[in-house]
Formats: sequence, structure tokens, C-alpha cells
Amino acid sequence: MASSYKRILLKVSGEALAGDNSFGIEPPFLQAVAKQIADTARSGIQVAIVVGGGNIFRGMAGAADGTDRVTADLMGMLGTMINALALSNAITRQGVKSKPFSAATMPSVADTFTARDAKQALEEGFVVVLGGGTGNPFFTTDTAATLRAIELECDVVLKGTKVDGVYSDDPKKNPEAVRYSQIGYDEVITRNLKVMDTAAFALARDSHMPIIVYALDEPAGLSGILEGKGLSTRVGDPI
Ligand SMILES: Nc1ncnc2c1ncn2[C@@H]1O[C@H](COP(=O)(O)OP(=O)(O)O)[C@@H](O)[C@H]1O
Ligand SMILES: O=c1ccn([C@@H]2O[C@H](COP(=O)(O)OP(=O)(O)O)[C@@H](O)[C@H]2O)c(=O)[nH]1
Repeated sequence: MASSYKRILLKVSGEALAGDNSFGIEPPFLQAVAKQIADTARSGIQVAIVVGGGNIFRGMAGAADGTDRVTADLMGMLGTMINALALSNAITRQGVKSKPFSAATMPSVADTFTARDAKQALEEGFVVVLGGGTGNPFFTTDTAATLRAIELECDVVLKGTKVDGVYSDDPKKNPEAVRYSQIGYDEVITRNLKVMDTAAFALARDSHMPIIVYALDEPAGLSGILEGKGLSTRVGDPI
């Protein structure tokens, strides 16, 4: 079955690039993620990526150590930019055109994100890799993913992570937790299911933007998930 999606936004967490380590970028994991993205792009789907930075620096952790939160979040956003450059380059090495954009102005590093320029790049066949989150402190790259998906008129947000969907409780802590195959926005928010933050789910709800949560090591891969194969959870309007 072919995918019905024309343009998708994939959120890749920073930790996915660190593999078994908690810090930095592990080349085999970077290449594996880049290959999944390149395969999907080659199938004709336009792909925008928002990349996290948890493998480099989290603002909350910096603030807990005494750095002021705004400075710590700027450091976190710079971390996401390092990942964006690495991932965009890895996608190019897979033989697919890719262009990084930055939410913050840093002209010698990457073009500054505008929806207009990013959409044009998508239409020209580039995979766009968006670093710098929303460009504002106190936000996360999950919220950035939802925001950019809405701005770029994507059909869906894919959240590639370490678990294969949204569970009734954190599956890493509670082995009794059960996975939903689909769930409504209000239910994830009221049950406080933490696979993405509330701001991201609320933004998605208000724009009716569906979110698919799946494991980055899912054997069906991103292309399979987009064709409805493998394990995942779809968060959307209740049916
Ligand atoms: N109800 C839940 N369903 C699924 N995962 C959950 C839930 N509650 C907490 N989690 C945790 O959320 C994590 C996925 O979010 P992600 O943003 O990729 O990780 P992190 O925020 O640690 O970088 C999973 O590793 C999982 O342990
Ligand atoms: O819009 C944003 C997105 C990210 N960040 C900072 O960047 C860090 C890394 O992003 P995130 O924690 O979302 O990365 P992930 O968990 O996806 O690897 C965060 O902790 C924040 O400090 C921010 O300030 N504003």
C-alpha cells in the first residue's frame, strides 16, 4: 500500500542520534536515521525534520545547575543546531538533497528559517532540517515540531522515539502499561501521558494536526509506518 502523505514533519530526538550513549552523536545511529529519511524522501514524500538536542544540552538541566534559564535554553537551542548540521549532512551523504535552517539568525551557519523559504526548498526536493527549536526559551523541540508542521502545511507529525507509541503510563517505568493504537488529543492531555509535552499536544489539537508516535528502531522503518505497517500510536481528533 502506498503512503497517502504528500508532506510530513519528522521529529527526531537528540538522544536518537546518541545511540547507546547519553551524550554526543554516534555515527552509525546518525547514518541509520539518515537512511530512513532518505528512503522516505526517495519515495516522493516531502520531508521536513525538527531535531532535538537532549544528547548535547537540556536547558532544564543547566538551570538546575545554576545557569539562568534563558541562557541555558539558548545553549540547548545551539545544541539542536549542531544536530541539524550533522543530520542534514548525513542525509546528503545518502544521496538525497538536504538543507539545514536555523530558527536563530546565524548566516554563516545556515539559512534563517522562514516558512516561505522552507516550503520552497521542500518543493524543490530538499529534505529540510530545522534546528534551533522555536527560537524561544521555555519551549521544546516537540512544540517546535508541531508548530513547524502547521506552518509548513504538513499532513502529519511523526515523532520517532525510543518507545513504540503512547502508553497508559511510562512503559520504561511501568511494565503493566498498555499501548494505545489511537487516542484523542484531550485524552493524552488530561491523562498527562508524557511522550510529548502538553504545549505540543494542545497546538496540534487546535490545528487538527495528527501525530504518529513510533520507535525509530521499528523494523518497518519510517516508510513502513507511513504505509500503516508496524507499531505506532496515532494521536488525533477522536473518532
Ligand atoms: N505514557 C507514555 N507513553 C509513552 N512514553 C512515555 C509515556 N510517559 C513517558 N514516556 C517516556 O517518553 C519518552 C519519549 O519521549 P522523548 O521526547 O523521545 O524522550 P526524552 O524527552 O527523554 O528525550 C520515552 O522514552 C518514554 O520513556
Ligand atoms: O523551542 C525550543 C526548543 C528547544 N529549546 C532548548 O533546547 C533543548 C533541547 O531540546 P529538547 O529538550 O526538546 O530536545 P530532545 O528532548 O528532543 O532531544 C531544550 O532542553 C531547551 O533548553 C528551547 O529553548 N526552545
